[in-house]
Amino acid sequence: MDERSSYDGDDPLLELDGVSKYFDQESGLIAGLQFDPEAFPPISVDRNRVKAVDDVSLEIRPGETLGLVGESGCGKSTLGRTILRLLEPTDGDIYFKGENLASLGGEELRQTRSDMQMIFQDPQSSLDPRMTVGQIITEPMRAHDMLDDEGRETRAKELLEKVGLDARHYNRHPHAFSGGQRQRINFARALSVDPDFVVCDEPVSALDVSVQAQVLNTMEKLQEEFGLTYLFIAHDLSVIRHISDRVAVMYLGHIVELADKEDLFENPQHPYTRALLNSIPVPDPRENGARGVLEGEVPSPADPPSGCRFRTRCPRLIAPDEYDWADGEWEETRAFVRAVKRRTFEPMTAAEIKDEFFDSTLPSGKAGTVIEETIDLVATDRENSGEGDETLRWDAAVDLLLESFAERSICARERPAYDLESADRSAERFAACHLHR
Ligand SMILES: Nc1ncnc2c1ncn2[C@@H]1O[C@H](COP(=O)(O)OP(=O)(O)OP(=O)(O)O)[C@@H](O)[C@H]1O
Repeated sequence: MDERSSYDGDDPLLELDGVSKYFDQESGLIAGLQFDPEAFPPISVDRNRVKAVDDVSLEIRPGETLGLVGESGCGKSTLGRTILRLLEPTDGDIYFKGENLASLGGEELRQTRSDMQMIFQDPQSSLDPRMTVGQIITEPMRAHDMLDDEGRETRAKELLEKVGLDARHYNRHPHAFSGGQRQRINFARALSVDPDFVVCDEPVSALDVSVQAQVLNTMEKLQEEFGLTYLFIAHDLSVIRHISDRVAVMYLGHIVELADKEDLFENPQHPYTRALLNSIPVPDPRENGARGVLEGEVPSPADPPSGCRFRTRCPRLIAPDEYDWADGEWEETRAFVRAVKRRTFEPMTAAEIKDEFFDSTLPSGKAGTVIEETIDLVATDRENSGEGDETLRWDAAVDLLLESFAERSICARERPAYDLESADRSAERFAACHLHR
């Protein structure tokens, strides 16, 4: 049976079990054509599957706000939409009040749809300018056959007051309102059908900072009054910190850390979470907020790294076991690999490179041999230094370093998932990082 035990208010309101959402994308015409003489037909179009959400399991408890944070494109909105079944999951199960959503049909599905609502980022485009505020708020009630005309109007006016507007606004059009007020109208509309669960997708990011806190405070008040549970999606950590009880951190389709808010902000356990926290406040938007902590581009979700998704940017990549490392040698090697990969140093002789990265003494054994070979590819005083294309030599150096070190780390070989102890022992904590193995 798909149905779990009948819902008890102490159980999780929502459970995700291995939920994935992949998007099929046809790649460029010629490049995407695959030839395989064994297959029929022998020519096929290669479909890139964008793994926007990949094997996510988590619980959302009744009455809580679970913050979902991560850089743009990491899959937050896709996860929110998949939970509400605005998108069909590629894999996995979603249980709402103990019921598998996939097993619901007809009337049950209709009822559940009204129990789960969504607020979007842009309060401008989500409100039809031709409709009055009253029509906007009563429309979902009408769609769900709630109340009669008079009852709907009364409820809509009450809701306007609850969200911090005025019942007299009922006959106005949305253009007469500010961004913050429009988001309040959206709230009134979402609450009109008496939901238990609301996915809030960047609800305040389009608003002035001065208005954000007011709208967040109203959302908290409404949560209390209506017993709401929120999944609150945002990239802004100060907003997440304001509103969340627990926080899930997402990176390239995976949840990499989940903890109580205080635990997460005071004592982050995943290098990605640390990097995100170190990147606030953003001093200069042109620096991308990274301050050298979050180096490099996010890899493509169509071809994500094996093992830990963050490993290609991780400053704490774990030493591969197969080499013998003396104290400090792996740290030096890791810094050297990063510098070659990003080509961050000026042209130097082999001796200068050794001095700069290894204090003139390379690690002993196999690791030292690989590093020696790499240095010979990129140093200015290599034998036959005039020979060979420079770019190809650097590429060869990067390949050699990655295949000898990074790809052999446990971080590349196994997907990490560890339950940790929380400061408050009754709480659960999760970190997808092999540093906790
Ligand atoms: N309909 C779609 N078709 C193909 N790819 C998609 C689709 N929707 C999202 N994606 C891709 O899935 C990945 C996750 O996108 P998503 O919008 O969920 O991320 P996000 O974390 O919410 O980012 P943002 O805050 O920028 O919206 C991205 O690589 C995106 O390009």
